[in-house]
Amino acid sequence: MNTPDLHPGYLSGFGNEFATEAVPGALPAHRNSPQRAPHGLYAEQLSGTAFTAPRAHNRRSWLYRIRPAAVHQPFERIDNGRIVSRFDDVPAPPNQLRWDPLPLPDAPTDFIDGWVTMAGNAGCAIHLYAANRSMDGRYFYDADGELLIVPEQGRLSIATELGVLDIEPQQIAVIPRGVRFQVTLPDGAARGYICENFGALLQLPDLGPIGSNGLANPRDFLTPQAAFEDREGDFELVTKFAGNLWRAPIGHSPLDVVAWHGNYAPYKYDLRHFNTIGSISYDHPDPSIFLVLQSPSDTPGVDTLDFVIFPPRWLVGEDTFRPPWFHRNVASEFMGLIAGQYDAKAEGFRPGGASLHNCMSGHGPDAATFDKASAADTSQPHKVDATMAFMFETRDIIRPTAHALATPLLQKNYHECWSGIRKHFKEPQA
Ligand SMILES: O=C(O)Cc1cc(O)ccc1O
Ligand SMILES: [Fe+2]
Repeated sequence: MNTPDLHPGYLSGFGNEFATEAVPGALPAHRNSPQRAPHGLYAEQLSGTAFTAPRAHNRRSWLYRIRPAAVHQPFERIDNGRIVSRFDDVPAPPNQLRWDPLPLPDAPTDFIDGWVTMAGNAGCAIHLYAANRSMDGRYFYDADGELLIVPEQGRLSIATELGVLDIEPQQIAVIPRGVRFQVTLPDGAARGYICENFGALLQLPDLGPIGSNGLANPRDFLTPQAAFEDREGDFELVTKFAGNLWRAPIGHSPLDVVAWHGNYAPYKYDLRHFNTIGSISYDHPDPSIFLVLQSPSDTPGVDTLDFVIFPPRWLVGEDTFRPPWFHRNVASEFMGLIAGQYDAKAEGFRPGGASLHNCMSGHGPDAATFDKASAADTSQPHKVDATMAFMFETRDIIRPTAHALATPLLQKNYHECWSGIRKHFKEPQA
């Protein structure tokens, strides 16, 4: 009996040892680097961790390609556009910050031209993107970090060296450091968020007392099967290297990997598959319960970067203030909205927009949300529906760029969402 192919074109599982060939016989059996690789291909290793990283963390893949990655002209600096890599140009303010969505561009702008750096620190850079044309004759790789791409509007078709990832809003893609790719826009325009992770590779969190299932399940992560282009022409290879953009002429498509095997590969994940877990008694739990992927630091329990989502879910807590509570955290929180409304904010936080609440900056539900949730009937379950918000949460302060602090998209009156919070306290009379 044939098993139906659940995910045509993809291999399922997180961090698996995959093996895939677009042409039968292109993968050498039982060895990586035979004297002559099959079909006249070149064997090339791509490592994503130190050679000696412990086996559980060691990531590398073997690529069998038409030409080695070394074949291109020298790189020359090009304009960095709106990409920023230093985060010490302007002092980071302790204010709560919120931005309106980035408008789609008028001028022709491809996925790489469309990056706007909003903030960052030693562990990551946070960019928005807004693009209106496909990358044409142009390929890109990021030598500085792994890219977590979170679309808010428009599908992306990401052709990588290791195969093609097609994603839409509510799905994410992760492109490993160094992997070359080209993005086309099936809907003509696209907008979203990118977190460039400089730290340890993103991984699934331990589940502790949750048990062996739940949150993002490994089988829902999809890695593309091998697919290649055998194309020659006057193309360019662009890289982000040590914070700057460089370009090299290249006479062929670098997406020429006919077969590969290994565990260092791009993947996608549909956030709607997240197995959301929450309180079924009382009190709103810490948002660590919504963790999708983490980049751990050298300190146990403290992550350089967390990717957290706020998906649709039932709220059932009795005698409970159900939305996020008022709080100040040691971690810093950059949030985005992919769809709908976020349950801590009645208005002002729009799909495509962003907010930043840094270390120890007080924040939480706005006045309207507080009033509504304080009066709600908590004997009845309530579905938070048709929504998808997310958070890039980091150990270090998230420093906004000069552009992020100067852009008219910054909402000057954001703090006023709390100014309607009234004093209710009355000391009981003796
Ligand atoms: O600030 C936010 O809205 C994010 C957040 C959500 C939550 O449920 C608890 C804490 C927290 O920082
Ligand atoms: Fe918060």
